[in-house]
Amino acid sequence: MAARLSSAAHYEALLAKYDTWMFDCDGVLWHGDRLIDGAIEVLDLLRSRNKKVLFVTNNATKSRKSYKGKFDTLGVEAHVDEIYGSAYAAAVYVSSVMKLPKDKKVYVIGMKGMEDELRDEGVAFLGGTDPADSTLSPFSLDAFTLDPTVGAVLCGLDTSINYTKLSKAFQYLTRNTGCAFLATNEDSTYPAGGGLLPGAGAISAPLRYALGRDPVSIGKPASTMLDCIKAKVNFDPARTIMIGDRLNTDILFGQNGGLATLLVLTGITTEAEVTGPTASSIVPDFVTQSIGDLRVLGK
Ligand SMILES: O=C(O)[C@H](O)[C@H](O)COP(=O)(O)O
Ligand SMILES: [Mg+2]
Repeated sequence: MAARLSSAAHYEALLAKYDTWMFDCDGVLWHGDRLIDGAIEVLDLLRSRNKKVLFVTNNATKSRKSYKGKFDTLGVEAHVDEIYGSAYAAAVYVSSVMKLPKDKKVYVIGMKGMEDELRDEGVAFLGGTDPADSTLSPFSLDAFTLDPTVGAVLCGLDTSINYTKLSKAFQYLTRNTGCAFLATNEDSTYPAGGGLLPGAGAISAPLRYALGRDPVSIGKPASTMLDCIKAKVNFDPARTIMIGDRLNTDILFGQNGGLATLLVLTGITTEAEVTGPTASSIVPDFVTQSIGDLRVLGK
């Protein structure tokens, strides 16, 4: 049963127990470019209490560096080495886990953030934001030339998805022997400013259906992201808490990594998924309405 937090004493006890605070972003800190009320004050308060703050997002549209730009624009203190996104985790996975040979390329369904992270990891790629792929013209197999050096297809949130990109990815995954099918993450939806939008999982779904095969998913809840963080940051999992809005990614990620978990209800998960007859089998350690609730500690 999750412990419901509501008082300053509850939050004070959390600060005493945990030194490292890992924050999901969409639905916890913001909706699109709209900050959650109180998020800045709480992050500042945690830093004033000498807590280690990390940002762990499945959103692959931005690189760590461009996320730093978003934090700066929103007035949130953040440092690049505190930011871990699924684009970064995917680039590290391709280069250091699957060790894609240097003469091989990745076909990307995704945005600039994914391309920037692959480039920073020295991974060759095609597709992505290439204007030749961003077309609504019918896809012609006769006009398509298969690149035999494509050894993996990496699919992430792509707000310019189209039939050409899906068709090219399908060709590589069915005609290039051993071509790996990778997804940055599989979130079905995400909370944007003003409502829900289809997430990365909805972008890779057509390929999953057409291929009859699931991708290797690299973002939360998989351990790859935590492995990337461990490679850069020294922290004690027993004194670390993961704060998230989605049960099957953020909370499961925390549980898989031996972290404590705090669910907030400002994003995807509803009260009905936490309590009552339709409650999920994924049960966080703690629940609070919003990360802004911790402002009481600064009073
Ligand atoms: O890919 C998506 O669906 C979204 O980018 C993802 O859900 C948002 O990531 P979060 O910061 O909530 O992990
Ligand atoms: Mg989220």
